[in-house]
Amino acid sequence: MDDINYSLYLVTGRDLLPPGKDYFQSLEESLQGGVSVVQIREKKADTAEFLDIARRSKAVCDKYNVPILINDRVDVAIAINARGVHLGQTDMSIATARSLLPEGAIIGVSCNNENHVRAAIQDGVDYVGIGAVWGTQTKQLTSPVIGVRGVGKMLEILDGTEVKAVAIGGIKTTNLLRTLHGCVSTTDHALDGVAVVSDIVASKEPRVVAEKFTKILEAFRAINFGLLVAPRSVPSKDQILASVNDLINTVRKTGPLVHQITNTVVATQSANITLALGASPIMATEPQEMGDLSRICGALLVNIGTMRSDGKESMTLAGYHANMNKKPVVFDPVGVGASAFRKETVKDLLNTWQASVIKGNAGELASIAGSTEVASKGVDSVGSGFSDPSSFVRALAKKERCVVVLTGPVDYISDGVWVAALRNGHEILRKFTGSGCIVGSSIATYCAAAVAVGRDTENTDGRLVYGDMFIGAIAGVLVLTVAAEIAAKREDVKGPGTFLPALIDELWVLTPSDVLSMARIDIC
Ligand SMILES: Nc1ncnc2c1ncn2[C@@H]1O[C@H](COP(=O)(O)OP(=O)(O)OP(=O)(O)O)[C@@H](O)[C@H]1O
Ligand SMILES: Cc1ncsc1CCO
Repeated sequence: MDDINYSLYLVTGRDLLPPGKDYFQSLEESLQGGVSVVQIREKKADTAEFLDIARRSKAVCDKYNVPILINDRVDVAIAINARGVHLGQTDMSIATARSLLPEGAIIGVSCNNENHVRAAIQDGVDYVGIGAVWGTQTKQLTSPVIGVRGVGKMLEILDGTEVKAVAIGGIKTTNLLRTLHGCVSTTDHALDGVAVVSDIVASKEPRVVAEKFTKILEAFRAINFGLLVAPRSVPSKDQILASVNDLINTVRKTGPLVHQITNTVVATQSANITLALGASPIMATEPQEMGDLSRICGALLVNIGTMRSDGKESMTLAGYHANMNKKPVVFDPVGVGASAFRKETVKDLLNTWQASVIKGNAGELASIAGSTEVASKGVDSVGSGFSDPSSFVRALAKKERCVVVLTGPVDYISDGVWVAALRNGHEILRKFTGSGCIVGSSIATYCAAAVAVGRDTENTDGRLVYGDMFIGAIAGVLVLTVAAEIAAKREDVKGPGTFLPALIDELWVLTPSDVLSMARIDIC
């Protein structure tokens, strides 16, 4: 019977201990902090030393009733009566290990790709160690980093089996919540635990670090473990509009600071749009100030429209701090399909931090989803869009574990369960540059307001962001497209040149009742 609690799986590493810290003392403290299973990993020790370390480690673990697994060496596991072994892809075969080990022994295997997981199931393993999730210095990487976003597909393969899963590779208290949130399949299969090495072993206070891990793991499980959003019954149009009304008033009342890292084409108009909504923009890009800004801003917008490789650090840091501070991250992957550089950058960014909202036109979102149904020309989408935009946007939201906004003649917004189709807007929005980018600024503004509303009402310890990002995104699109309709009808608007200032003015005077009375919204 596999009764192991895989939640906090410690992999030992004596060479990582801080100067002066005794290995057994460190192990005991980590157990006191909540480590629930220990793997003894000794890559350099000879057999006698390995046996001695393993035997004495087991005595410590026995005190806390925590099972011990041995890396690679089946003979050592048998000799010390360990609970089982952990094998790499190039170690002894599972079948041979099974034949040597006593009945009921646990066997786990490292998996770097989906085929490894399928083979592990066939071989009858008890658990898989999926990694590397993050880059790591503790192990010479023999295969590429999978990234948080690659784990879900591997977990889905485990559906319907008893095989448990832990993620491994660079997991720290600082990225744990992001790891747990991101490592869930579209079938809601979540991790059974996380394997940690250096963050605990290299610490002078392993008990304190292990306690932090334990607390975050418990908080994540206490909310909707594995689920993307808190379950809600079908949201009515009236409920949504009432919440949009609240967000518009909250922005006017609180004037949230919206940090925007955006492209050089639209920076000024984005800042002016943000001001017209009643919020404050700050368009900062220096990596050093990302932490400070994250603490004081209401939301972050990351738009890659004109990004250069030297801009990646600030985008990476800004999103990281936003996750740490539970602030919304609105991501606009402008022109992502246009070049390999953009594709790689977007992949890296989305593997580092969790976006709260991803907004794009059909071509951009097709590229992120790996779909060939819609093509792009530079920053523009080509053709008539997806044959079933609702299903597309719902599936992408589920996969990316965030709200997704698909812009176009009709805007589709999904939280992975529900889809709102918004039919406001005007064709003239296609006739000047950066209309999609200002939609991003507007969404970030109302997501900031959603934080202010959600903070008072939600238990958020296990979440990456406060507030209802679905409503924030709907408000952002609605306000902008309703104001665009009003501006486009003005007599002084002769074309795109006169439209943009008119739009800014109409946003400035727009009332919640204008939005509510003109909103054309369907929920499916
Ligand atoms: N034909 C249309 N009718 C009404 N509204 C439209 C139409 N096309 C686009 N819009 C509106 O324009 C806004 C921007 O959407 P669009 O898909 O054009 O963005 P985009 O391609 O990313 O723009 P850009 O690259 O210029 O920033 C959306 O809010 C959408 O509602
Ligand atoms: C035209 C253009 N090029 C890079 S960003 C941008 C603004 C619209 O997305």
